[in-house]
Amino acid sequence: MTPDIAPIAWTGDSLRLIDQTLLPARLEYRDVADVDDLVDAIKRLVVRGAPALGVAGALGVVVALRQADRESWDATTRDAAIARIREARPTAVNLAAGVDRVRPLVDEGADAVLAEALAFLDEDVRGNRAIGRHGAAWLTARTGDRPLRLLTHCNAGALATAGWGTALGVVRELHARDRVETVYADETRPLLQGSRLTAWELEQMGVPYYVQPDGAAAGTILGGHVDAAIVGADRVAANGDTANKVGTLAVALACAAAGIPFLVAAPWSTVDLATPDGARIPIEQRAPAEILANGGTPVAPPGARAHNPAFDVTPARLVTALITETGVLEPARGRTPAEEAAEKRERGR
Ligand SMILES: CSC[C@@H](O)[C@@H](O)C(=O)COP(=O)(O)O
Repeated sequence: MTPDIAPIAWTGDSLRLIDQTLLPARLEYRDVADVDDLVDAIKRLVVRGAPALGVAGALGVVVALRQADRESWDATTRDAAIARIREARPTAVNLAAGVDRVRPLVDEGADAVLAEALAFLDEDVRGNRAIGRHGAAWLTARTGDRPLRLLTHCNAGALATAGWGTALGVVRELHARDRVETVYADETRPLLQGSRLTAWELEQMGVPYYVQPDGAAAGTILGGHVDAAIVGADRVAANGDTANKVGTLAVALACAAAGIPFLVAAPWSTVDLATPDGARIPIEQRAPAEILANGGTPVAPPGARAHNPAFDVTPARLVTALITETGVLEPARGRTPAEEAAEKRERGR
């Protein structure tokens, strides 16, 4: 299946990424054929968003195997390179899961790994489309036919996945059904994934939107301007606690106070059944310069210390619905991913 915005592709020789650091000013692609380059691209958010990181991890193993061939690496050097890709960012479980999915094929060679990585990419796009349909149906069943006012935080669109998007995939599906009045896109400090990327995608889709400062979200929600918030996730723990871009927790708290749904849209590749709860999710701390300076100009006194977590954890009790490619769970009502997965195993038996 060919996605319309393809943030990640394989050219035949290298990994081709949309350079998300340049958007919205420029849509440029960057070809990555070397592990150092890939790790740098992941750390600098050239490629970002949990599902996109998963596919980049899987295709990154192909990059490592080809470089190992070119540079005659031994197995130890090759495995260390693969581990560096896997650990380039800690919070989105998809990155490690993408690497782990193809790792058993490493000894069969780069072509076998490539075939599996491309299957993973295709599954992600299909899964996102299913998430869009499930999310739209869930919301429609609760809100009737009127066009909705939605709020989102960070970017969980096509750019953050292999294509189509998770939270924005639901928005796309609703828009196709004429069911979106407007989207409030939180700008998402400090790296502005909301204003730079989500607004760019909404513009491409023709969805009416406002960019608002993160600090406006609670007032917009409690002021009665929003029917539901919908966000993506970097990791969903077994009990339904959900890590997503810092500021998501405040949105969820405001939704609870206003009595409106707070939805998380994420594929099962983002669910980490090995992590029992949110307290065990590793939260990435990023460089102080991201918040102490703006475009290189200091915005805090010299010597200011920075607390710059890239993510926060929303407790399951605040997650009204978790929209996955196989259906909708309601963690706030006690339905956890662990229970759902156990039942699926039981049914498959
Ligand atoms: C479908 S993407 C879901 C999340 O990965 C997204 O909301 C997010 O928090 C991304 O953070 P980022 O630091 O831009 O990688």
